[in-house]
Amino acid sequence: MSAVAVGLSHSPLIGKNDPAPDVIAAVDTAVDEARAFIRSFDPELVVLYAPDHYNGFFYKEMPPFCLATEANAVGDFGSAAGPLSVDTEAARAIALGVLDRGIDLTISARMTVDHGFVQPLEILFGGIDQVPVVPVFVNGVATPLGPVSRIRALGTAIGEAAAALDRRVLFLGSGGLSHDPPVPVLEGAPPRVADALIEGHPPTPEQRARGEQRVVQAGRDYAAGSTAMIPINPTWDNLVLDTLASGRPEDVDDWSVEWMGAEGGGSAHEVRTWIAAFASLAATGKYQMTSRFYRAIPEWIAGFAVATAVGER
Ligand SMILES: O=C(O)/C=C/c1cccc(O)c1O
Ligand SMILES: [Fe+2]
Repeated sequence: MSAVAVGLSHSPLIGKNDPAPDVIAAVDTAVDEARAFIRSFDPELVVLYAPDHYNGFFYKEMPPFCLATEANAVGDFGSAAGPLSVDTEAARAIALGVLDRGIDLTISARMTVDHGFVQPLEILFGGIDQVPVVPVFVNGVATPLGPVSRIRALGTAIGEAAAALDRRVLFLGSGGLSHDPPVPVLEGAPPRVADALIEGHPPTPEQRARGEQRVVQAGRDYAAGSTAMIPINPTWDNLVLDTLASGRPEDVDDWSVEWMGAEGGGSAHEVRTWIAAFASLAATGKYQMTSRFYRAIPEWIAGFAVATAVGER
């Protein structure tokens, strides 16, 4: 088996509320590098770790993580809708391997996913049906959140289980880094919002459009400096990247949930997807980070990063 890892921030505001052209050009160059890295590796399987934003997972049942044997995208923020090309056989084999390693994995036979899964597939592969994928939801938004050490353990178990498949595997993490978008919070929510977060009634097209416009406007306000949202934290973001670059993802095990939120904002826990991806790669042997790009981009409400890593052979 050979393995690589890629981390890529996502934002539904890309293309809707863009920063200055030189920032876009720098992001494009970094993403082009990641695409070329992936093309030359030519993965036979992508294990995709991503969060959800109350489109697929609700408080009626909110697992800390969940592996899909089939998945459908809702098409939020103009992202693609429809089935992902899930490799069901590989997904089942990895799930069994993870359970055998003592991790209490939740399985979904029909996971609903949103831009968190779709955007990296569109950006890096040109669509949601271009490459065999095993989708793994990692909760990065819905409190209470468990210890990050468990996400590292999940990533390790998935890496070990994927190694047994004897294929070229890309571990891909989607999200982060520091950011504090206006994602609703159950605690203290008015009854109508709380009910939606618990039950997950599908929004009407008008309701979805209104919600998405609210996020776009939040990005505009954030970039203009007129907002109560927690600022992007480049120092913390670079600490996250330094830790993953060190080759010792286990160093995250003593990071507390509270500290991560205070440093990186309400959605900073999306970095759990990166931690899982790099822990998976580490489980296959020593690795090296081969490229790393970072920029604070308030227009996208994102400490935006792209990084690639290869296992040492
Ligand atoms: O409102 C949502 O569904 C998500 C918004 C968002 C904004 C910026 C960065 C992200 O990672 C997001 O998910
Ligand atoms: Fe997100």
